[in-house]
Amino acid sequence: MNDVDYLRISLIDRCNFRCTYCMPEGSEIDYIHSANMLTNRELVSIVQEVFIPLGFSKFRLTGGEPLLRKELVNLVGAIANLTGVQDLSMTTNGFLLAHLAKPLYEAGLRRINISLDSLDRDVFRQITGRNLWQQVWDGILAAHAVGFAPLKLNVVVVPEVNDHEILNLAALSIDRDWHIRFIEFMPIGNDRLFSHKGWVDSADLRQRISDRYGLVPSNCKGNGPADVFQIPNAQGTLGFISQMSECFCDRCNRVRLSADGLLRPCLLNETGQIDLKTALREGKSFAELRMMVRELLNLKAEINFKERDRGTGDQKSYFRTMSQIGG
Ligand SMILES: Nc1nc2c(ncn2[C@@H]2O[C@H](COP(=O)(O)OP(=O)(O)OP(=O)(O)O)[C@@H](O)[C@H]2O)c(=O)[nH]1
Ligand SMILES: C[S@@+](CC[C@H](N)C(=O)[O-])C[C@H]1O[C@@H](n2cnc3c(N)ncnc32)[C@H](O)[C@@H]1O
Ligand code: SF4
Ligand code: SF4
Repeated sequence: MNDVDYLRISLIDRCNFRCTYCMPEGSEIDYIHSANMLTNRELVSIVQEVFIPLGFSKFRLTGGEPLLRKELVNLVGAIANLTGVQDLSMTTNGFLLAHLAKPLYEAGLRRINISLDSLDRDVFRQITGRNLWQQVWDGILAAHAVGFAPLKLNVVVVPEVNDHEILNLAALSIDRDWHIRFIEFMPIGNDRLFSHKGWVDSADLRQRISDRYGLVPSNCKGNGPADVFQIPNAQGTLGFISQMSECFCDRCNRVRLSADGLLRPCLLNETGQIDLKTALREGKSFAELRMMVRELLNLKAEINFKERDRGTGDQKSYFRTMSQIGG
């Protein structure tokens, strides 16, 4: 089994955007009641006393929109300062980043992935439900200016919505040291949009980019599922996250903790999920919590391969949306 040393932590299930592929306008979501959210203190102690002793060293903060979390900068500082945290990163929509980039960097965050599905303001508004392209772009520039590196931009490619923009998005990597990543649209959150069009295979995107600019494998590998390439002589890289056309479960190194303390073994399956918050609040010791997590990790490889679920139809075996899980 792969070493599992990467925890994705959803800090909040709410979001200020309404991306059509994630949390479309009007979608009804049972938000977590604030009393059921892990507090900052609980979260830091779970990271320190449960995950670090079990060998976890990489932590990503996500959401919903993580920049909406109360006391975020303090929380980031507390996690960044824990002995054993080697890599602390965040995935965000970038809207509030222009002001928060500097304090987050000063608190110890070093890596940030920002979602940017389009360079066209109208398409951006169509996808996110918000007319805020400029604010997100300013957030990206602020993150670059304060020194976040590598700076990664995430593009979910939705057929006939933004796939005509991939060459322009890929070209951002030519004279900037940015990592542009193209993500195959997953059928979580909006079955209707998905059943209509499906996803675009990464292999097709690579061909289109290669025909225009050339494309070579990159030496620069990430921690995650992206296959990394480069336009020859470009400063940055191009990553392809292909969870629909390929299966990268054999190299899966991660589990996911929700804002209400549920630990799930797989993005696409919640079999075996455990409730760390309730266990903690019922007075279980950290040693008992570690035991619970260890048992889940022992099951994980089976779940990865045998029960990975595509998420459509009545047979799906998970019930939370991407915004609730954190991607
Ligand atoms: N199926 C699947 N998708 C994943 C997994 N990890 C990340 N993704 C998807 O990849 C996209 C980008 O994820 P990010 O939050 O930027 O994280 P990452 O690519 O792991 O980040 P790095 O640590 O920088 O490599 C999101 O749409 C995620 O849902 C995974 O383990 N399985
Ligand atoms: C759920 S979001 C949470 C963090 C933050 N709000 C953001 O958008 O970056 C994490 C990642 O999941 C991606 N994502 C959301 N829904 C998706 C879907 N249906 N298919 C593929 N990726 C998706 C987003 O684009 C983002 O890169
Ligand atoms: S992808 Fe991120 S920004 Fe878009 S709705 Fe989901 S959580 Fe919000
Ligand atoms: S689908 Fe599940 S097991 Fe496969 S890589 Fe993603 S999180 Fe890991």
